[in-house]
Parts: sequence; C-alpha cells; structure tokens
Amino acid sequence: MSALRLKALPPETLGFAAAAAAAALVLGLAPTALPFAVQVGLLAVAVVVLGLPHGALDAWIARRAGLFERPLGWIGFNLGYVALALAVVGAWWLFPITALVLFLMISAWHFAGDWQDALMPWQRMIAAAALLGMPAVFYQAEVASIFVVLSGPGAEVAAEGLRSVGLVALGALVPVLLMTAMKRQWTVLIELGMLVLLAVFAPPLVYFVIYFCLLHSPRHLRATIALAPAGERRSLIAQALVYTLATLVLAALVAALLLPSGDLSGIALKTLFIGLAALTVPHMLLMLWTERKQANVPA
Ligand SMILES: CC1=C(/C=C/C(C)=C/C=C/C(C)=C/C=O)C(C)(C)CCC1
Ligand SMILES: [Fe+2]
Repeated sequence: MSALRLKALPPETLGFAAAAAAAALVLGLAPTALPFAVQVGLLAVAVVVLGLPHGALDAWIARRAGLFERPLGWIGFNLGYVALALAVVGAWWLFPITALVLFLMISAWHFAGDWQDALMPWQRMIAAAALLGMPAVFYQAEVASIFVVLSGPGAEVAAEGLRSVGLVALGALVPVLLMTAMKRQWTVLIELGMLVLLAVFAPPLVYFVIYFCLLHSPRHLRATIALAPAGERRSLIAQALVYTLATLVLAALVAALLLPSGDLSGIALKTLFIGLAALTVPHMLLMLWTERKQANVPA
C-alpha cells in the first residue's frame, strides 16, 4: 500500500478505529465511568448482535466446502457441532483452569487469522499474543477477577501468566509495528495501534467488545458474504439470523438455570465466555478444515 487513503481502508478497520478512538478519549477523560454490571450488559448485547452471527454462518461454510450435502448430513453437522461445544463445557466444569488456559491459546490462534493476509505467521503470533495479553498488563486486577468468576480462585495464576505473555508480546510488537509502518501497511498499523491505545484506556470487557464485535466478527462476516453468489446472500443472512436466535435462546436457558446459584453479572459473564469458548472449538476446527481443503485443491 502507498500513501494513506482512508477510503481504501476496509470498512471494519475504519469502524473499529473510530470506536476505539472515541472510547479511548471518553474513558481517558472520565476513567471512573462504567460500572462492571454495565460493562457485562454491553458485552452481552454486542456479542449477541454482532459477534454470534459470524459463527452462525458455519453450516453454510461447511456445506459450501463439501463437508455435507444431504439434509441428513446437515443434521449430523449440527449434532457434531453441539456435541463438541458440550464437550468443551464439560471440560471447563472438570478442569476449569486448564480449560481457560487452552481457551486463551486457541483464541490467540483464531484471532491471529484476522491478519492472515497482511502479516507473516510470526508477526501474527505476536499480534495475537499482545491482543489477548494487553488487558492483563494494563488491568491486571480486573482480568484476574474475571478469570476467577470464570474458573474459580486458582485462576488468578492464569491472569499473572497472561500478564507476562502480554509484556513480552508488547515488547515484540514494537518491531512489528515499525515493519508495517515501513511497508506502509496502513490497515494493520492502524488496527494494532488502536488496539494498544484501547488496551491502555478501556477496561478489559469494553476493550474486548470493541475488538470482537467491530473488527473480528465483521471481517469474518464480510469475507463469508463475499464468497456467496449474489442470489444466495438473502438465504445466507436468514440462516445467520436463525442460528443466532437459536444460540441466544439456548444461552438464555442456561443462564436462567444457573440464576439461583449466584449474581447476575457473574452468571452472564460465565454464560458468555464459556459459551464463546464452547462455540470457538467447533468454529475453529471448521476453519482449519476448510483452509486445509482449499490448500489441497490444485489451483
Ligand atoms: C475472558 C477475557 C478475555 C479473553 C477473551 C477471549 C479469549 C475470547 C475469545 C473469543 C473467541 C475465540 C471468539 C471466536 O470467534 C480477555 C480479552 C483476555 C480479557 C478480559 C476477559
Ligand atoms: Fe471467530
């Protein structure tokens, strides 16, 4: 890329950068705002409206990639997906801290894919480690208390570990940023730069919601919709809607079942993140499988 032209940037980069700048400014000026329950509420609404739809296209992606053809195959795909997700929930219940650590590692791998076209694998790894580690660097206590809600008191160690990873990754991010600046890769430079700014000024949940809902999810959605022939787009969006609503109903049911056992913010947080972890495993396996398949197809 040559000189910076805003119009040449992907729409999600612009939307994310604008939201991150606004959030950093407002929270930088009024650092005490946003009670925790409000942050959790914001996270819940945004994840359902903007985050879930990007996984809701998985059945369509799987069919298109040839994982199944007939209705029976579709049923099998859905059952397999749910079974994998349930297995993750079970693993979380049995080994909450190991599950959390694995979730963080899998997520780093998954989020690194956001820069697949722009960065080399080692640069992507650093970017993803910084992405997840920075909240623990700048808001150690908040991240530790979220981890304790998700995985019990021992999870403070995971927050400390993540902080160390974040510190190293932040240091390693400097040369990556310099390289992208030298190569005039404005899109990545703006995205990573704004992530750092956001991590400094926004509490972890606000930081995550702005990244996940305004950068990660829209990027994946846009790429998938671009793959669909024009005539199929309506049915694609309808499918995303149905899957999102079905997931929402399930999540609400789980949250309602858990309700007698604790406080509302804690239950919402658990349902959201353990739910995200559960969905990420089949979602990522599918992405890996389709990528492999594409790589095997002779050009
Ligand atoms: C819980 C938590 C974090 C990690 C969230 C992760 C790891 C989410 C992964 C979601 C995925 C993989 C979605 C798939 O599309 C942060 C941001 C470190 C800090 C705040 C608390
Ligand atoms: Fe994703």
